[in-house]
Amino acid sequence: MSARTLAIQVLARVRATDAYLNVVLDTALSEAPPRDARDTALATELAYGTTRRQLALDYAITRFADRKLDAMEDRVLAALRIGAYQLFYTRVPARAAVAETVQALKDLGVGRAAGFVNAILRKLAALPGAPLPPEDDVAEHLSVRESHPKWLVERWLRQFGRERAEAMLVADNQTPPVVVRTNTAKVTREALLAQFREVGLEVQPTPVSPVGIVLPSLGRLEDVYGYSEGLWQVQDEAAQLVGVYAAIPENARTLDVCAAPGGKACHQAETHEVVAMDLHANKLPKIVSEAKRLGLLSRLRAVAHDATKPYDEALGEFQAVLVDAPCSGLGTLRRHPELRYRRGEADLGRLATLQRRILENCQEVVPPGGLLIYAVCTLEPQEGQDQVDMFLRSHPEWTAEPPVLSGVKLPMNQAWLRTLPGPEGWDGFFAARLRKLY
Ligand SMILES: C[S@@+](CC[C@H](N)C(=O)[O-])C[C@H]1O[C@@H](n2cnc3c(N)ncnc32)[C@H](O)[C@@H]1O
Repeated sequence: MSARTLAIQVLARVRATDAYLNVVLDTALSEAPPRDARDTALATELAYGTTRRQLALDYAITRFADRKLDAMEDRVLAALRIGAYQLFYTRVPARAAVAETVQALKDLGVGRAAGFVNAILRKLAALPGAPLPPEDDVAEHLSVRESHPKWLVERWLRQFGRERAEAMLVADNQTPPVVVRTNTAKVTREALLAQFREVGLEVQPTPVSPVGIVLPSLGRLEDVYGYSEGLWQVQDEAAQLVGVYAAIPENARTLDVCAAPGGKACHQAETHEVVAMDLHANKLPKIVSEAKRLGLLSRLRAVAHDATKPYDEALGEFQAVLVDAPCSGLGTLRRHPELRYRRGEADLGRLATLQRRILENCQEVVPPGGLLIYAVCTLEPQEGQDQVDMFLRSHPEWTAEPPVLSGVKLPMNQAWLRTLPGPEGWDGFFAARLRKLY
């Protein structure tokens, strides 16, 4: 199967099923792996790039299409977007971009739309670049130029000012680096860096996380040095910082109540006994297989549980609870580009209510003197800082207690850990470390 055929199928399936792009793409690549690694790379670039630029592409396509995009068949719209993406955002020669995209549509048995797609792509190819709305409406202009919904652009402009908001929008359209966390239960970061370099990989230590390593872009991660031996786990630097900021004391039994797919639970299990829970039982095998690969299974147990419901006392006492709450994910848009088109402002309120219920329920589990770490991968105050402020106002027995760490300078906003997408190159996270006083 050609890269374009595969990318069209993936985007059509994502649109039809509302599934995650990374999941659909990984499944498609493993079910029908292209013979040439370059096709895998091109299909990946087309699927991610087209999704990242979708709003700008639709703005251009709408100019020439005689029917509404919503009414188009999934594969036809996917082909139009993929074709337009190549024309505006890649170095693929225009003639090849048009001809090969139309051919891919024919190969998929949708030849009847070939003339329509060909005509629009040829008109787009004649433009000097992707069309944009005028700059006098800043939010509208940035919304199309950086392909984020206008409500989100307006929110970020209000919250962060133009310079930072623009940097965040631009960062969301970059391909993120592959970052891994050293499994310190097996190896130090220095030793792992040296081992990577010995096998010829150009790796760099992450600037802030003391356990992170940036890998060069590679093929299948399973084939990379140290994967089978469990020497590292894929985890963005900002997500690693949540574990560092948590600074859970040695020997504290830890409960991770929203644990799947298990990044933070495994991080803690390097040094603590962890019970890793998730609402969805079907997500537990992934946590367990990662813990097994990393050699951490003796310290980690996975259990299905709804974090809004009381906990079984038979689980024993926990001195620390990690609440990596379900959230809008708006800090991870470069990794999950489709989320920006699915989320609406109303979701923030709905998610904030769920997060509040989870927090209320989980604080009960913590004994006096214990810790609760609340984290979300979003920049929205409603889900982060406001949530925690409200919690502390209604719970005088809890207080904020940022960690005292030597040798690590965490990105903090008052007592809270906060990372923003931008030139620093990390995902957006908010985390609060709270201590129960009595
Ligand atoms: C942000 S993700 C957690 C990421 C994970 N901590 C990690 O580092 O890999 C949030 C998780 O919460 C789970 N979840 C959603 N609602 C839940 C609930 N009511 N109770 C427990 N888990 C829930 C989701 O299935 C999802 O896996």
